[in-house]
Amino acid sequence: MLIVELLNLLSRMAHSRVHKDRGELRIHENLDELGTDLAEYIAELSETSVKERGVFAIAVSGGSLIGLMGYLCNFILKLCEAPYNKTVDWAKWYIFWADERVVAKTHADSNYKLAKDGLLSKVPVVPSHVNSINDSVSAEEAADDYEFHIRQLVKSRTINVSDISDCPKFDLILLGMGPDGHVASLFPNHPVLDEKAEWVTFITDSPKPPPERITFTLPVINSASNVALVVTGESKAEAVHLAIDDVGSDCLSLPARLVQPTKGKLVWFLDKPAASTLEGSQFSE
Ligand SMILES: O=C1O[C@H](COP(=O)(O)O)[C@@H](O)[C@H](O)[C@H]1O
Repeated sequence: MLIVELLNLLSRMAHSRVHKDRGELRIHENLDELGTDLAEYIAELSETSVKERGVFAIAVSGGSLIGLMGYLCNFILKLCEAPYNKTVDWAKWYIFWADERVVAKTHADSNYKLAKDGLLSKVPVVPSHVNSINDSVSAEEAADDYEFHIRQLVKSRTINVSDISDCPKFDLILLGMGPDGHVASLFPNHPVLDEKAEWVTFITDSPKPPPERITFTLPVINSASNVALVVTGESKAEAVHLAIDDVGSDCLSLPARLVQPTKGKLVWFLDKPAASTLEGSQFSE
């Protein structure tokens, strides 16, 4: 094993815990450490998926996951520099959005624009592999179009298919979480949390602007091979506690708590402020 890989493994063992039913928790001292670990995690999944399937189908969300420029620059640099540059075959990446705001792609609120400015314009991803929504139609039509497009890519197995339903099985879905516990554009108490039939749905009443959005539904998120929840900052500590700890039945419908991959793996990437109110008793190192 290369020394760098050994050091990475030792550092991961130092901060990784497994919750009895809420997945693996990786708690980091700072954003730089978190960015390095996330970069390594993505690089490993990309390498495995390209070896097994010839492609890597990754869905990203927006918000601070992409917008934290310090973290993001670190993330990009780490993926582009040694040793990651050996394992990330950008030409095999197919990029999707777990949620998108229905605004023009040039609009500051566009999750596509965030990802393009911060990541996609800096790496050799194939432009035709970047699967963004149609921004010139209504939210409902955009959701329908996007689902249709994803269905074609499932048929050709560019996106894998779940072995227990007909849902797409993304190799990785990267999610952020809002202080209210929302993930993608699935907000607390919203009826779309109960959507079972559609893969991609829409809302026109988002409590966080802009109001019109499309979003992957929970069945799609929970069919992925890997789901990572990347959450930073003290403002999200209470929601992290409610999403992970045993807090009683009131919180069972918190969107982040409903992220429970059926056969896939869930990993939380947290910084110390976000993890500051977590209870410690349900973990093993
Ligand atoms: O509106 C959104 O919010 C969530 C969380 O954003 P954050 O800025 O609080 O990290 C984000 O994951 C989602 O993609 C986005 O549309």
